[in-house]
Amino acid sequence: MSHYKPVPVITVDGPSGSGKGTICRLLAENLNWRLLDSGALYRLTALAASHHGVALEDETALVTLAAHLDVQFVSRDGDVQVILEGEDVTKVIRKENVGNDASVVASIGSVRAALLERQRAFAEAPGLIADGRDMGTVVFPEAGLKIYLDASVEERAQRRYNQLINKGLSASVESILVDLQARDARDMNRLVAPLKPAEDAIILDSTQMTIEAVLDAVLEEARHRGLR
Ligand SMILES: Nc1ncnc2c1ncn2[C@@H]1O[C@H](COP(=O)(O)OP(=O)(O)OP(=O)(O)O)[C@@H](O)[C@H]1O
Ligand SMILES: Nc1ccn([C@H]2C[C@H](O)[C@@H](COP(=O)(O)O)O2)c(=O)n1
Repeated sequence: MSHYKPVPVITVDGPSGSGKGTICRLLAENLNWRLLDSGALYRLTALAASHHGVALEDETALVTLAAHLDVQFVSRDGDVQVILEGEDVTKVIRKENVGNDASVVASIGSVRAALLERQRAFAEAPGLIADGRDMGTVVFPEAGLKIYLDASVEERAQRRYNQLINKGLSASVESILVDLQARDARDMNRLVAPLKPAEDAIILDSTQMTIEAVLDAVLEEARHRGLR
């Protein structure tokens, strides 16, 4: 008799600024599971392209970079330090321009294919929280719980604005709104792995929900499904 027990996976997909990263970090901490920030892999590919002078139109070179990313994710005091080719890029990869470039890179199917196995390798005991755009539709279609975390674009722009201001960075809600709408359009309308809820996903509109309310809702559903 097989004693194989698949690693439990909870996927959280959704548009920029909906709160995926925040909720996924809290879920991973609460469940003591592993965390996959798949967006970071696209951001790192875009940053590596910039470091190596590779144009975002150069598909072949981008695929090579993605397939051979020299990256470490180091857990430190509850945070994750991101090391690219020996350099700490934890803050750099969160810049809006890197996010926009990542969205361009992410629209290339061969780049997505080059990152697929690396993402799936994160699924290790005791479990995985997977944050992204196609976690429930492409990377982990067998996940035990799929969440599609949404919020109005106005609310997401305000959240991103507050986030940047709290980091001491200058920002304008209007320009953030335009950027978010452009990234949403790219992510939702691309031919490969478009951003959309998986058919079996639970859609959470967090526009009027606190972080705690979203976290409680996901944990309750995970409990209901025997995932914890
Ligand atoms: N339900 C919520 N209510 C209010 N603020 C929230 C909520 N969820 C997240 N936030 C805040 O919104 C900001 C953006 O959240 P976060 O970075 O987790 O979004 P994201 O979906 O991961 O974005 P991206 O995909 O662009 O990385 C953060 O400052 C976070 O603290
Ligand atoms: N699974 C994923 C994760 C991310 N992307 C793209 C789309 C985003 O615009 C960009 C950065 O992601 P973020 O760090 O903001 O979550 O990367 C994707 O296509 N698929």
